Amino acid sequence: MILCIGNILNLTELETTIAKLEMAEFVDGKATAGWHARQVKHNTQLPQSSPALASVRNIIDAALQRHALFQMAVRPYIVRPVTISRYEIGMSYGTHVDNALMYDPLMRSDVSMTLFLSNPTTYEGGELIIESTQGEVAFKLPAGSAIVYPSSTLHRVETVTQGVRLAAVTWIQSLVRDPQQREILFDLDTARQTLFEASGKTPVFDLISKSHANLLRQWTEF
Ligand SMILES: O=C(O)CCC(=O)C(=O)O
Ligand SMILES: [Fe+2]
Repeated sequence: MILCIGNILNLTELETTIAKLEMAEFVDGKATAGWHARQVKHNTQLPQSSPALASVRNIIDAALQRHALFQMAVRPYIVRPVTISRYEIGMSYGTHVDNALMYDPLMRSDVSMTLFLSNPTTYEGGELIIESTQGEVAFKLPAGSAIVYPSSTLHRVETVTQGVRLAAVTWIQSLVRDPQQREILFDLDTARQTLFEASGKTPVFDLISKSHANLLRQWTEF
């Protein structure tokens, strides 16, 4: 399931984040790419040593933790601290698959996330393109919105031809490893919540809740 989630950051958080990043120094992003992705990665990133990194990470971590839709769709077990990337004119990230295993902390990447930080009218290009069996799909979301997609996909970032694209990216090990199972749980959860809002705690609501809870019991791993 590929899902776009609006308003991960509120306006104040977005403005604080952008203000910190505008003053920060970025370094070549190749250092943190796998050996094959390195060949196609042409961007810059906020280094570990950056004074801005910890506070920006705190803002984004807190926003992800409180966001009910993100929690429901992703079922996070481990969320990596975000990487902040900056693409200037001419920069891109060619087709690659994300590393399956990541270290410090050791985790499996199940879900990849891009949180768009720049207003899309301020830069040209820079779409995140995800390959699917239906073909390629391009995403360029409003600032503060995120896309979550299976880490198993091939994807790329188109060349930025005007302006600057700032984004936060991270990877999540989900409690539910299988994307199809995650989608079933997400649909059931959405259905039971809609039912609850419409008609309260009816016997039908209880039955769907029971199935949802029992599938969650069968499919979670940690
Ligand atoms: O910036 C993006 O939208 C995605 C970046 C990416 O694919 C990666 O860092 O592995
Ligand atoms: Fe990637």
